[in-house]
Amino acid sequence: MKSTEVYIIGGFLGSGKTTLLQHIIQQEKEAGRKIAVLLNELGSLSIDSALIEDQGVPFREMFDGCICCTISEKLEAQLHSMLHEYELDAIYIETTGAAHPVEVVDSIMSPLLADRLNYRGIITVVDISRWSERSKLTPQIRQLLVEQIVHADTILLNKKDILTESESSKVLFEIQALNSEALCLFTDHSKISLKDFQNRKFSLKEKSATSKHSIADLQLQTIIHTFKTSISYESFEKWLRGLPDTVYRIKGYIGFTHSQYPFLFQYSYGTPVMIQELIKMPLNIVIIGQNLDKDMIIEQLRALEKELEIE
Ligand SMILES: Nc1nc2c(ncn2[C@@H]2O[C@H](COP(=O)(O)OP(=O)(O)OP(=O)(O)O)[C@@H](O)[C@H]2O)c(=O)[nH]1
Repeated sequence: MKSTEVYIIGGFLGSGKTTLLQHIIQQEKEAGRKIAVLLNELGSLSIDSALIEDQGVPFREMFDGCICCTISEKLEAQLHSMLHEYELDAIYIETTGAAHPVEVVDSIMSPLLADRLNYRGIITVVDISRWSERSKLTPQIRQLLVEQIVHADTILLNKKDILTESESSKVLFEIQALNSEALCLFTDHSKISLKDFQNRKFSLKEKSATSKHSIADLQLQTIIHTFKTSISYESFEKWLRGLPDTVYRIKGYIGFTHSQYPFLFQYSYGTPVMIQELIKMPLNIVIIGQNLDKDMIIEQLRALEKELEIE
């Protein structure tokens, strides 16, 4: 029986993992290989799935927990069912931004799957602008960023467009000091070539998690809101500007009054990006951060909707 390559894609919230996955899927399709994708989301809702679904490869989603801890046993079952259903060359697992990669490796190293899977390493995507300002993050998040780097086989130093050359060189130096074995590549929108990581050699034996991580330790919260109506773009922007620094990530679909169809809204480390959709989408957004006042945020979002009802 042929064995299926497995790659783990890790990296903090908003670093560029889904963007990378989109490039990978495209290149794998061009190479004529059959692949599947497994997505893990912290909350009970996936925005990324729509982005991956469009690419027409088999994919599964695992919600409401992190495959490296709270729902690790479900990962084994999902992998099992994918291998049963499809004849695959490779499976890519996109972890939540809060996952500890080594514990994900532990989860896939199941005796039941050992002869079917060919584990091929961890690709960690680092948002280099976030890394260079890591002193603003809590010690737990900083530790997670370090662990994601230390255990990687390939490291993408992503968002190179945001930093100057000398700032980028400093980041490279710091990251190589943490992991001199990994291949480090500067990337713009996670653009790499498949052969960069597929030809890598790596060793599983050297890896061991230095600390047991759990989502609870990181105290990351997810807030989900479904808009009932379109909202004003100006009011939304104003709300965004007032958000605390501890909002790490927002993604979702938002309907604005100036447009018939919603926008895919992405916000990572203070930078918002919007892409116009061409069809109706469910108006859900997911907000991920620390020390957030959930009730207040939901109230503020509802107020954005009501504002237009009153007018
Ligand atoms: N400026 C800039 N933005 C980028 C780059 N790569 C990705 N982004 C943007 O960063 C945001 C987050 O990218 P994603 O690929 O969704 O990140 P992710 O790691 O999958 O996010 P989570 O699933 O929330 O953990 C999106 O708005 C991307 O368009 C880059 O190289 N430069």
